[in-house]
Amino acid sequence: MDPMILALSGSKPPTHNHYHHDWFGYDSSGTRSKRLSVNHQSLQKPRKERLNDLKNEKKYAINTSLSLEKPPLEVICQVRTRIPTPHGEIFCHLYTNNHDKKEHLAFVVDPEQLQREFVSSNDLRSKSLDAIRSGESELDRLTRGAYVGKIKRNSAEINIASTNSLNASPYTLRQEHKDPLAPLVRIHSECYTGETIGSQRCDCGEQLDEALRQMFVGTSKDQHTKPRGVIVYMRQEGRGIGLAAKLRAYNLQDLGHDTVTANELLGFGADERTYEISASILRDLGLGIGSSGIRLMTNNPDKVNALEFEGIPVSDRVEMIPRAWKCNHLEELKIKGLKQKHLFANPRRFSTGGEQTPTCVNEKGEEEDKDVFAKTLSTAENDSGDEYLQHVLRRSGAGLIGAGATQGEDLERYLRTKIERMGHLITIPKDKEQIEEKK
Ligand SMILES: Nc1nc2c(ncn2[C@@H]2O[C@H](COP(=O)(O)OP(=O)(O)OP(=O)(O)O)[C@@H](O)[C@H]2O)c(=O)[nH]1
Repeated sequence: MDPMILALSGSKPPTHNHYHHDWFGYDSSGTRSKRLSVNHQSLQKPRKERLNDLKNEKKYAINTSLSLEKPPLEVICQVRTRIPTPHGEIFCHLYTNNHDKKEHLAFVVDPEQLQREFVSSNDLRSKSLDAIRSGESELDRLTRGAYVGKIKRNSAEINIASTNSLNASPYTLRQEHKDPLAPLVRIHSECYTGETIGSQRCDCGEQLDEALRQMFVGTSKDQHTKPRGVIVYMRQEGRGIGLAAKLRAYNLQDLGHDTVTANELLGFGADERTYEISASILRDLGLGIGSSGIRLMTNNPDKVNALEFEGIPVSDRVEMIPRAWKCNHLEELKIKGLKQKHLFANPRRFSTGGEQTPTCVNEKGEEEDKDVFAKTLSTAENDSGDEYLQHVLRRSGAGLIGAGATQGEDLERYLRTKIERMGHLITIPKDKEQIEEKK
């Protein structure tokens, strides 16, 4: 017999190696007793119950449509902060809610707010953020972003000095004429692969960037009077099935199934998302009934219907055309070095400081004149080819925001399926109609 084991079995109290198991046990009143007699009592629930809990938790998180069992939905903006992006400054809002355990976000484009000392009735502001919370100081309000204008370096000192001077209405509200143009809104679902490493299996990263860009510069259809819009960023990875399942679906797609069938083979619907949380966030930002409505940036008819069902007035739909589809003449241009994937550059914008997204559409989203584009591009190449390429590749902003167009065979297939099987409302360009299927 191993002397070590002998020593252990004789020791008092005996060693135990079960994490979370209590050695001393409990008496009948439930108090922890230091009895020497051994009474193992696990503080964990039995494994079967724990697994059940896990399963229910997962179901709860994925299937938000089980709203019958849930309390009335409540969303609260916990914090708002200013974020400079390659397109301009935005406010990032973090929301919690009582239906799922996720922190959904809203990116608000309304830079006019940053310059003002008062709140305008047109401002895209969160009601739940601005509401006064009991016992909070002005520093608390500043820290969670419930301030007006832009915080300057000494704002904190000024506001600490007047701590507790809050009354029921901390801001001056100025009623102004309603903006004639409803704000642009995009309901965007998280896509870890598309937004971190620029996956070319989908158009998600590009869509996020394009939505932000158009909120600043306007769409091809509407003239913006000022940058304005909201991106509700929903943590509904993989159209609501989660990252692991989406990655499995990708493998099924490599076996030849399309995005819809792959979901179905895994036991999910083509799209598991619901929109009541997005709608509540929009209402919180003042875009519900009684507002001038929203212009929804999407090709997906389900999103329009779902938001209207939730009482958000959708006055218009703005289509999201993949950048590569706007730039198909680049193929003909055969430009040395620039014919790489996701390199569709607009030298005009590049030459104005590289602050805008490089595409071959102009600031209003219209396609550039082919010859003008070719000429400017060749001039740029002749002048400083390498430098030019470097600028296009290394833009301000480290992520995909501010990057170029995404393209590739997988993406073409994905977009095609969305149009043909999910009813998405864009037209496949003529030269893209034949997608060569790999044997
Ligand atoms: N299950 C699954 N999800 C995918 C796949 N490709 C992308 N996604 C997810 O789809 C979501 C992106 O959809 P969205 O861009 O919000 O919306 P959409 O329904 O495509 O419609 P648009 O508003 O027109 O873009 C993200 O959560 C991605 O992770 C795929 O092949 N399978």
